[in-house]
Amino acid sequence: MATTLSEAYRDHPLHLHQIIPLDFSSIRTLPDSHAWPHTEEDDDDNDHGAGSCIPIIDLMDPNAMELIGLACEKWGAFQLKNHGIPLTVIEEVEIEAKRLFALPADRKLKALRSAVGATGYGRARISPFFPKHMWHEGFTIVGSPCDDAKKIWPNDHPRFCEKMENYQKQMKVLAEKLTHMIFKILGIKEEEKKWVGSTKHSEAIQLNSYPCCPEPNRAMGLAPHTDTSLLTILHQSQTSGLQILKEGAGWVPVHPHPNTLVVNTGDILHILSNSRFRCALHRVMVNSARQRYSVAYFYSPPLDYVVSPFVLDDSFLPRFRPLSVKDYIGVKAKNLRGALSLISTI
Ligand SMILES: O=C(O)CCC(=O)C(=O)O
Ligand SMILES: [Fe+2]
Repeated sequence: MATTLSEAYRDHPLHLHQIIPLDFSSIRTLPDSHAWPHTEEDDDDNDHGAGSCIPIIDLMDPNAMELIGLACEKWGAFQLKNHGIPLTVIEEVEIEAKRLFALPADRKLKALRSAVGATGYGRARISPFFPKHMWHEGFTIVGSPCDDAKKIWPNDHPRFCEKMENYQKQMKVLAEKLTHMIFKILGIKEEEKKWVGSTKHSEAIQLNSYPCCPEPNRAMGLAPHTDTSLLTILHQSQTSGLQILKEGAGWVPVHPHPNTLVVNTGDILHILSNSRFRCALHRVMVNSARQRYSVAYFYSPPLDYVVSPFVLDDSFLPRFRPLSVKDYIGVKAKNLRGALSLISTI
């Protein structure tokens, strides 16, 4: 039985060609492998979405909990200010991400994620589900970042490790605070949330880089997906690109605001809330002028935790069958977009 995220991924190997990113620094024209078909739907969606935006919520607002509940129901996402994470902690992690992605390809490839691995440098995990490649490179941290960082910087890794570990610690505290608020909104009993605040949760950090692209309108930074997590806390560098799909409004841009983090609900919270909270389908567009960076922190229950909609009263009808976090990761590893339907009871 897998007890760590790394062990969960070990059961779902990828081919190496599905892992190695393009050497973007040497490319001047968009290769056919990275050219995505343009659909009219995209144009329509973008026109509609431009007028709306996800709510910005102040964590110090006395009504923050209620506002978070409404945002999760309507959007599955919100931007959070006064979140308590010192600006320097975020800035330092962005500096380290930039330092990493600026390295020559052969240095980054020293920490290439293995076919059965969860951590290291590589393409997005969702890549195998799409016929075209994404204009993206990533670095995944599960547990300590030091083993991978040492491969890249044999003598100069402590700074990277320290900043990432500090970020992870601070994000955990924020994620716990948000989870307590969200579980309160859902009316969840004490015994169901014992794991929150313990060391038993699952977590991962994903550093993302979207290099400048010669033909951004034909490329895709990160293809549409929902996160598998309970919730995700995202820092984006001051460059737009993230979009969230909103029914009736199309792809809505999530523009960066200073000192603000994006929070989105993942599949696990969607299941626990019996579909009351949306899980936001999101994607990332690229541009020709500025490289974009983001840092995602994924927070989930322990891998052996059985995910099942919280029963609220006798007439409650669960919309999903129970399964462990580890098993849900397995279902999703085979069916990116169909995982929720596969465990649906209706
Ligand atoms: O780069 C972004 O803004 C989003 C990243 C993301 O969706 C992910 O890492 O799952
Ligand atoms: Fe995501």
